[in-house]
Amino acid sequence: MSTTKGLEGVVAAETKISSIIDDQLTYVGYTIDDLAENASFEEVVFLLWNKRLPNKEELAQLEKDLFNNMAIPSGIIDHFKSYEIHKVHPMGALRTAISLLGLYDEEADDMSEDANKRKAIRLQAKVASVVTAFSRVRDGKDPIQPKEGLSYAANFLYMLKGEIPSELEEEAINKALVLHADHELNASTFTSRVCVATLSDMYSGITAAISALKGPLHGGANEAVMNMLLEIGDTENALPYVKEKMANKEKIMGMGHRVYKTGDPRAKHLKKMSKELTSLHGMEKWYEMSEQIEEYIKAEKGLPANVDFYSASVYHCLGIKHDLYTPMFAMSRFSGWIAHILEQYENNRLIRPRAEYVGPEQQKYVDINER
Ligand SMILES: CC(=O)SCCNC(=O)CCNC(=O)[C@H](O)C(C)(C)COP(=O)(O)OP(=O)(O)OC[C@H]1O[C@@H](n2cnc3c(N)ncnc32)[C@H](O)[C@@H]1OP(=O)(O)O
Ligand SMILES: O=C([O-])CC(=O)C(=O)O
Repeated sequence: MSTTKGLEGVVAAETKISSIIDDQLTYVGYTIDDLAENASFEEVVFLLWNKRLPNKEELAQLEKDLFNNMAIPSGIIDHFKSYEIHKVHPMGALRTAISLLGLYDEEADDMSEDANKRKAIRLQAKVASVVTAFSRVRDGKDPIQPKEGLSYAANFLYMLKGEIPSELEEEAINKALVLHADHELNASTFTSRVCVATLSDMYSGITAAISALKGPLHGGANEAVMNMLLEIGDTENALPYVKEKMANKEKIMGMGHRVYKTGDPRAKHLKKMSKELTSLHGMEKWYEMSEQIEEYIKAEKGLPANVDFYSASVYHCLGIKHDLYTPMFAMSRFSGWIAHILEQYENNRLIRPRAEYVGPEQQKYVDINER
């Protein structure tokens, strides 16, 4: 038996949802550039779940279904109030809230195709309410109900802040949602597929995926990038900081990728947005620092900035609390996880690889009194 550390380069599934070929990302054959410039998040959700773009009626129906399913049980809010909310990470809270939500869903264990489609809508709709309700309860405020007629992106900001966002704010969130929606067999998506390949239910698959996304080598990197920028503080400190980290063999968050070698095609869209928003808000230093770090790491190590790198300064300009960055990633990635879960169910086989045993052999049991 031979092993590939971290399964690098191993092709573990077939998918019709997204692909990364020669550092180009496509969703169902549409380039991420095309979608980021033109599509609403709702269109992308439809695309990932149905493998085609919706017509006007289909899109309107999906928007309506999402809006109608955004309300969350009061038990979720009571649960947020039942522990020391300031001491927990929102990703931990999201993981538990989604698992809890499954207990309120009478169809949670109904594995029929129709029930799974209904749960898909419910999960995608409710995640925005769960993330925003958590944030508001933590701030000592009441959760806000979604507003009819607003897009998913706008409703997220509305439920978070209680104000209808500007066009630019809505566009920034919509673009971020489109860019984060799916990414082939990344760690959290793989986790969700492994989970549901046992024929476990969709809530379990999504809860498992949230758990995998939480780590700083994956989705947790966006928050870590902002923490790094805050630690650096000013543009002139950026290069000395990064050089010291590199000398100590520490990783620079938001840089590097398992698959992309020349560049993450999503990063340029977030970089452009970061430049625009930081300049609009007089926060240029966050962009300047980021660019200096990106250029240095690219030149020194040949590593590209990934999707998490510039999203940090974008969300900072929108006044979003730093520990909500990864839940926002999850909110978008729900669409991809759900698409992969449905695809796994369609043609399922248990995922069960092998491990090469490298431990001691031929051991003899020794009585506990003699150890
Ligand atoms: C949405 C996403 O999940 S995107 C990824 C988000 N994660 C991050 O931004 C965290 C920082 N980046 C990393 O840790 C890595 O680049 C990963 C986890 C994304 C990919 O890692 P892998 O493909 O396993 O690469 P691995 O960790 O083995 O690193 C290979 C080499 O590049 C170096 N390297 C990789 N990433 C970085 C980094 N961010 N900063 C400095 N060096 C790095 C490693 O130190 C290693 O160097 P060496 O060969 O001299 O020892
Ligand atoms: O694909 C990966 O390994 C990580 C990533 O960029 C993502 O999930 O968006």
